[in-house]
Amino acid sequence: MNFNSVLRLNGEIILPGDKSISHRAVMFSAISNGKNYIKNFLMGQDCLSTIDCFRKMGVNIEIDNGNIIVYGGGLRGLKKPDDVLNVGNSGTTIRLIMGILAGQNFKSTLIGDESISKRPMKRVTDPLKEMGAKVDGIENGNFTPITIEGGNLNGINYKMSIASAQVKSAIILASLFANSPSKIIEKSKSRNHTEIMLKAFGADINVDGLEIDVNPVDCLYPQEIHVPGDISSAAFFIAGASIIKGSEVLIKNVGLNPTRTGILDVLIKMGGNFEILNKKIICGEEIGDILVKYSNLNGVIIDGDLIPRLIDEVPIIAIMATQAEGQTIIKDAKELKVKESNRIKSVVENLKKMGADIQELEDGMIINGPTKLKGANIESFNDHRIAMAFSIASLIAYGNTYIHNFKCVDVSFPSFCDILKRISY
Ligand SMILES: O=C(O)C1=C[C@@H](OP(=O)(O)O)[C@@H](O)[C@H](O)C1
Ligand SMILES: C=C(OP(=O)(O)O)C(=O)O
Repeated sequence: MNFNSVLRLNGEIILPGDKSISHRAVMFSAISNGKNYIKNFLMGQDCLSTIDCFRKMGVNIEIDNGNIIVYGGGLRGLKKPDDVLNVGNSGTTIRLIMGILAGQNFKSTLIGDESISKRPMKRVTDPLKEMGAKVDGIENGNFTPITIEGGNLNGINYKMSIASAQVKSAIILASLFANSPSKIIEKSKSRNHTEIMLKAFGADINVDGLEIDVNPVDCLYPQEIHVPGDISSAAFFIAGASIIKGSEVLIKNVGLNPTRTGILDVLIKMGGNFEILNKKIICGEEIGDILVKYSNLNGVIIDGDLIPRLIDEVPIIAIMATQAEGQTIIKDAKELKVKESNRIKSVVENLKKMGADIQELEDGMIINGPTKLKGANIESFNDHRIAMAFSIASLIAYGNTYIHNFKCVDVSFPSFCDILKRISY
């Protein structure tokens, strides 16, 4: 798809539902005892993959105009699927579903697309094996196809070696089915939607700093869930408005859970111009409107505990950094190498093509700014975040930018282009 520079971004937008929360809403509803309503569900490919997997296990799910009804059959009410479960491009689906499958009395097989087949799963399959699940897969359960047979699980005392909400969530889910309590100790605080939502479903979970205690339960109670707008999708417009002169964008009803707002902390440090309006709490999650305006940015250091709070936003933050005065250093972000693409390489290669001053690090990148970007032939690497980040870069570049396989944005944000067009002048 072709992109060209714009004069400014201006207007008010409402974003589709948060991807992490949408996945969890379907999964927890599917193992609850009764009828669940999910409002503002994200109709992206990834979340539709989650729906498809649960339908294959006999769960009745009705889709009606962005709202979903899930008829849960109880913790152990899933049926052995006739076919393999295909998670498509979704890391969240495969990793979280393994936690649930570890508690079921049947054998099932998980596959995904080419990108999923390269993403490491041992981080989840190892602790699940320790709890008693039988897992098979390429390289000792590290890569798909993965076969999992659940059953009698023991509780686990698990100290995590990486900051990952997907790993944490899979262990929490398996712990619901265990015959003794579990304790999980995080390395660094990652997104906590699982803890918040499962508590609302009636799970016995206690969080104390980095420690999470989970007691097994007999059932989860059905819920009505309102999914907030996705801050990871908002990030593209936050960045766009911050770097395109004369811009002003109001983004309504965005999820502002503090485990997800690292990009806002970065923007404050960069000297960005934004304010949060209409703050409230819905279904245990903070939400609000974000009003962003153009401003002169400066370079910053982004590392340590901040990284898990903005992990999916690094590509778009790198684009902002090319327009900031001085040096931006992003480090401690090795996890970026095992996302939909190697996001360190994808960002560095593409930004070099656009003329940015950028250096690749083993665990991040260094960017010197500001530079005037030039249009280029961009490879999305079939990675939605790379495609969207570079479409924003193209809005400030001179000349035409072509982004290969832009369609991949459908996994998290199918209406991205429509919204972008509507606020572009
Ligand atoms: O739990 C989640 O919903 C997610 C956790 C993160 O992955 P990790 O847990 O691998 O860091 C993030 O990158 C992904 O987009 C969604
Ligand atoms: C990494 C991502 O998703 P997942 O791990 O679910 O594929 C993402 O959305 O940026």
